[in-house]
Amino acid sequence: MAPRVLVSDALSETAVQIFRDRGVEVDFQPDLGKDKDKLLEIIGQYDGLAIRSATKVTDKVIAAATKLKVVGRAGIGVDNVDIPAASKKGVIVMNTPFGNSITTAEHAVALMFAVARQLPAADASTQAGKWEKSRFMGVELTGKTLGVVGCGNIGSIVASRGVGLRMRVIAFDPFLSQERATQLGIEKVELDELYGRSDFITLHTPMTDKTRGMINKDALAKMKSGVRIVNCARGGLIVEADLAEAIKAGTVAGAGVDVFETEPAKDSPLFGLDNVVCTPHLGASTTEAQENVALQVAEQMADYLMRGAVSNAINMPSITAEEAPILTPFVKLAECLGAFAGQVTEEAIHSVEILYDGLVSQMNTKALTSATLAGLMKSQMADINMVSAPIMAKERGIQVTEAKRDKSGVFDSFIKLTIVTEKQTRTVAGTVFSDGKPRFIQIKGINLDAEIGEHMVYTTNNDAPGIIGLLGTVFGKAGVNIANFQLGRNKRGGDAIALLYVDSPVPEALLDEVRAYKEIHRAMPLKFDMPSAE
Ligand SMILES: NC(=O)C1=CN([C@@H]2O[C@H](COP(=O)(O)OP(=O)(O)OC[C@H]3O[C@@H](n4cnc5c(N)ncnc54)[C@H](O)[C@@H]3O)[C@@H](O)[C@H]2O)C=CC1
Ligand SMILES: O=C(O)C(=O)COP(=O)(O)O
Repeated sequence: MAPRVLVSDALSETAVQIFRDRGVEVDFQPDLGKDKDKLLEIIGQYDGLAIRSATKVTDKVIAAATKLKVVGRAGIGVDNVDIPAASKKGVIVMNTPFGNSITTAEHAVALMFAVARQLPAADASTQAGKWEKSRFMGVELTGKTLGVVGCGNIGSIVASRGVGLRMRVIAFDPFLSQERATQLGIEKVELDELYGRSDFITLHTPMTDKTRGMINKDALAKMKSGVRIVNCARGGLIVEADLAEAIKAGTVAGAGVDVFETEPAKDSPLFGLDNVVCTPHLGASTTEAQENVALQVAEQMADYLMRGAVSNAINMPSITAEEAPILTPFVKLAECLGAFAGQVTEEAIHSVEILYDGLVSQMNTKALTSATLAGLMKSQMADINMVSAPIMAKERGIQVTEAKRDKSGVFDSFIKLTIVTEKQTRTVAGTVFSDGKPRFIQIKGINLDAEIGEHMVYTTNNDAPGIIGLLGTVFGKAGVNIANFQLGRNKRGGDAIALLYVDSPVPEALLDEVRAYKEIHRAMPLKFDMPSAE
């Protein structure tokens, strides 16, 4: 059945066409994002949700979205999506990080001009027949200092436009390198210096816990008197009441505000103040930007839903459409290796090392590591997935390392997982054969070649005669069919293991019978997320 996508905000219809062309069923309801209850009611029917900023993807929406696999943001900011809730549920959240950046930067520049020359007020007055030429005295931008807070994609474009306007551009961004600043022809400064020197300040940081309310009373007090502030990023960066006070006091000469603490903004302390220019979150609203983001988000979402390719995801490593078919069997292998280790390990895991040997080391190991961790923690957390696993591992203090090596043995590729707990170090390795099926090739350092099935039994025992007979008899008596039986040992008479791939779940009583045999140390059932045996 074709996957179904709901478009719940006003995306360009280009997106609808692309979804259809790619075989995705699409439901275009551009005003639905504003109706929270309706969204909750119907979201359970969809595999994908395409949004802009009006739809709020809350934890409630995620909880109701029983089929949802992907949220696509046709734009940049994803602060309207509860990412932790989505990640926990395995919902990928993707955005279009560049499609509207030029347009938004241009809007910031437009607001800067509008504030410098009081264009909206002058327009209203002129159209009212007042001709108040002396009321609208402006300021020049040339030679003024422009302070850019957040010099990423949009901030850099604004900075370069500022340089083009012959402004002196300074920027604060913890991740801005000196080389990049030099390349842009701007000066990298600390935040307080930026506040103290700028005639115009323009905000371009994302909305995070660190940036929320950053332009407050204290920050405003550090600014040069007569500063003009532009915000085309997120309303929450500014404490509107504090900015309104500063404008009323005359210490801030004007503000260009595209985004608000609460949107849609029906009211704001900034409304009605002299030389405050407001727009209703229009930063990304040009024909060009909307075409770009709609096209890109629809392609990305369709690629994921139809081919398993992941790009521009906030909570998942990228997987290209080309690599998806090659990677998929290794993702399954990685998950099975993790699941094996997770099921046989009873103590808390301290660290995990994943060694990628041969061809697999050139694949997307980030995705494979996520799959390994998901498999590893599945026995304790049923709803863990590739998206949430790295976060959960971090939360539990599990140290994860990846190692890569050129082909070192007979296999073109293998993955070896090492788990360190308080009591022991455990290893398991596996590969994928040309049939695309994952196999265990080494457990506890003992070589074997075991196909992986949904139901398996793992035993550790002394290498002694009679084990095969015992297992065969006990399983046969209980009517549990053995599809595949693999044995291995480290040396004659030493430690041995057996892995049985069986056609049905194994009753505990049967395992007790096996455990009663003195040469058997351990017998445990294992379950893998594999198709049932035919
Ligand atoms: N008004 C509108 O319609 C639009 C608004 N936006 C907003 O613009 C924001 C920026 O977009 P991009 O430039 O594409 O993002 P970006 O990720 O390329 O750049 C953000 C920059 O902010 C920096 N940063 C983070 N925390 C900071 C802090 N505490 N102080 C200073 N810098 C900090 C980062 O290092 C990064 O370089 C988005 O997060 C979005 O909220 C984006 C598009 C349209
Ligand atoms: O891309 C962004 O971050 C924006 O803020 C654009 O918002 P919009 O899609 O116009 O609702």
